[in-house]
Amino acid sequence: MTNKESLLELKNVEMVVNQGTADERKILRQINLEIKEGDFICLLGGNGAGKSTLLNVLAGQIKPSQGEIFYQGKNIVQESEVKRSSYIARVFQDPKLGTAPRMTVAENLLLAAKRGERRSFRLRRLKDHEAEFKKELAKVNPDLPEKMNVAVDQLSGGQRQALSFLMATYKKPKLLLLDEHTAALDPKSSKKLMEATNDRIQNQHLTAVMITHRMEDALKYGNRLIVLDHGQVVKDYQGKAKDALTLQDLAAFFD
Ligand SMILES: Nc1ncnc2c1ncn2[C@@H]1O[C@H](COP(=O)(O)OP(=O)(O)OP(=O)(O)O)[C@@H](O)[C@H]1O
Repeated sequence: MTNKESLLELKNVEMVVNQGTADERKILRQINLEIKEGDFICLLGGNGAGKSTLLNVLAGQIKPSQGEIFYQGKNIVQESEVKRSSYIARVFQDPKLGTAPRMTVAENLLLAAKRGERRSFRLRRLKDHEAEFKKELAKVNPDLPEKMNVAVDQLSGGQRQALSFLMATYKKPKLLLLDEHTAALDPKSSKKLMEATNDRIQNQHLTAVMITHRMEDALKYGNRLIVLDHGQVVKDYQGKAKDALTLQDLAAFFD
């Protein structure tokens, strides 16, 4: 195996809520984690283990109470969520987040394609992108290419979530955060999106952290599986150790 470059490093990250009150609680404890370029990490843990909080800390949505976060060696712990959004993309569980409902599929994609560019976009440029958009849409959901001119609020949950995913990855982010992005979909749509997700992560060589409650998905996808419990990383399986895991091994964490 080649030595992969370190992309993001968390050092002694802790998160305390309701500090100084009777309700004070530590919801992240001593998180020391190195995410390497090309890692596809499945993050598993029971309800309230701290998975979403960890993603919020990575995205800059919340600042940790303690600890440091290094991105390519630079300490970004004070960097805003907006600034981090130029290199960290996120897809949420709720299909309503991540897309503009009144705009068409193509207009939404144009926003994603122009993300980070200073010049304001003009809609007539849509034509220049049509062929490319169709091709990319087909990769994440076979129904989407023919819905280019349909408003996003007319799409099914599965179609909308596939679009959110495509938008998040359109301009290859350095880090992709998936917050149970298939959990709100029916089993068939969920499976289809999970397969499309894996294909895109592999083909684009993305670095990703995916929260999932589906143990089967955590076993099947990714090169690394991290188990969080009471705000702590209790397991970090990589490579062959991950490949050797079984459902029984994982179920033991949720007894
Ligand atoms: N701002 C906050 N104030 C108080 N408690 C919080 C806050 N944010 C999160 N918590 C608590 O911290 C714990 C961890 O929450 P978090 O949402 O990160 O867990 P999770 O692993 O993502 O859970 P789930 O699988 O249920 O989504 C939970 O008990 C939650 O209630």
